[in-house]
Amino acid sequence: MTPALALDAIDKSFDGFRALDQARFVANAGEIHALLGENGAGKSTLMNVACGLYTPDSGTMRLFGAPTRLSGPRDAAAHGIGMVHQHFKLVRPFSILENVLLSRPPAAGDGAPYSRQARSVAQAIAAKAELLGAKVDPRARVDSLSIAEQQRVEVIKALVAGARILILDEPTAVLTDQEAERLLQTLRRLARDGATIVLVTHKLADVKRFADTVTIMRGGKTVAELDPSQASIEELTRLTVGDALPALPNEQPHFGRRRLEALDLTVRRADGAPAVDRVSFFVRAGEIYGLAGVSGNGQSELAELLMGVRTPDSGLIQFEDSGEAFSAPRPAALRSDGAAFIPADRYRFALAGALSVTDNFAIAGLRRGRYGGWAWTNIGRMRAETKEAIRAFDVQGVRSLAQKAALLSGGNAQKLVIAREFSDAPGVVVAQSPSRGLDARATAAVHARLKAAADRGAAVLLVSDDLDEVLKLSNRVGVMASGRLAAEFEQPFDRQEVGRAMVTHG
Ligand SMILES: Nc1ncnc2c1ncn2[C@@H]1O[C@H](COP(=O)(O)OP(=O)(O)OP(=O)(O)O)[C@@H](O)[C@H]1O
Repeated sequence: MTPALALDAIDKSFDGFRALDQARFVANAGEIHALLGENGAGKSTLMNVACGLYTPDSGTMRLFGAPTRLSGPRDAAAHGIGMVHQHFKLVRPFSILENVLLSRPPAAGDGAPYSRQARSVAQAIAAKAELLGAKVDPRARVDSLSIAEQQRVEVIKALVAGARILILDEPTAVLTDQEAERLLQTLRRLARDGATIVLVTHKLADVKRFADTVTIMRGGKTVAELDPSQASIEELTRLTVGDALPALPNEQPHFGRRRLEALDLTVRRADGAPAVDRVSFFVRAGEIYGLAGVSGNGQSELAELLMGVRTPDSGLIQFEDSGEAFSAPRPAALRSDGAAFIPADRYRFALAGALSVTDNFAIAGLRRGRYGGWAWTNIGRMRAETKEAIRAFDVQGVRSLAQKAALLSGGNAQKLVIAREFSDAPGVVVAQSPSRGLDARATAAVHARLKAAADRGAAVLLVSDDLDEVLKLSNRVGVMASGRLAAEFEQPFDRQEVGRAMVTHG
């Protein structure tokens, strides 16, 4: 069979750094093809070549047997290649319809009046949404949508543009079990209808269940291509990140005083409906409190309130160390009270992409005067501590400390945020989907850090779309549904029962 997509001997370097080294990737029509590899292995770079974002330095690309050189993403779309990136390419203040209209390759009927084009595209959106088992209002603004809903818009956008080869970069990382299951089943259906689905992922269970073939990359090279049904999860892990993952500390938890408390918090969406509806809970010293829920039920807004990037309409947030309750906490004030924040959207809230790795790491310490004051800054110390943190947290792909943070791979950018946030033994940690986009080794390391922080006496709030992560780490679990704290659970958790609370109260 002629492969739908064949990339061969692809090289790509950035400023002398070889991100792809003779990489190879071959996917057939009608299959789900997973692409695995540790953080920084080159997966996104290779797929960026496939979707026309990067021009390879050398190597060949064939589409359905025909040698192809793509001039850019529009050209890729015209060739039937669609990509859903980790970081969505949506214009946030625009509606879904406007985003789809903007991204469409030129089509017959483009000379028609705008209203007629808009109507036909709105119909196409509805049809593709139905295919994905969802209802979508084409006039909804993207910035009113949850991350999962935005991802759906990206998939719809690619399908409306006529994608026959659909590349998804870690699509299930932001979804709950049920949503992920539905997406993967849908992708399987699309594959059965003849599409080629490329799934870049760190979720080995998804690879085992849904992929027909898996390609594994390491250090810019393709190191294996196999049938995942012929390999165990352990073998796939070993091929991807090697042996011996960091273990979770096994200390018995000791709970102390309440260090973080939410009191009757409410925040409204633009349309006036409450996104967070009178939510109260507390987290004690030494405790990991997990917040689970189907995405779009207020967890993101709640996490943003606690991180001070959103202001509540009513209610208070109490950080025990400060002794005062904030009605509108400012991130800087919370930080000076020893809070650490790991937001889900690291590029929006946690990193300044245009600044260097050192600046991004040292900014928290700079504010606290750790590196001196305005008159004199101990740059040597900043650099030395950044270097040490990069080593300790295994942030890979840093060629120089002056390198821009935006150039790190997704997983390594997250490791840099975590290194910074844990650099000062925080008393309160608010972490939202902290292992999103991390490979198995880095995920195990982050879990160990969160547990160690709690063992040290920190109050840890873990907001996560990944129910397994919540159940594995938490001492107590709250379930958010329709903006309310619908249920709370104590250990030992019953996964089914928690899962039921997530859907029945919604
Ligand atoms: N535009 C760029 N400029 C400089 N370096 C880059 C650029 N894009 C990627 N890199 C580097 O290339 C390497 C591979 O990155 P890539 O994003 O492809 O990895 P990945 O396998 O997708 O990782 P992750 O699982 O963390 O998303 C990394 O070291 C990254 O820093």
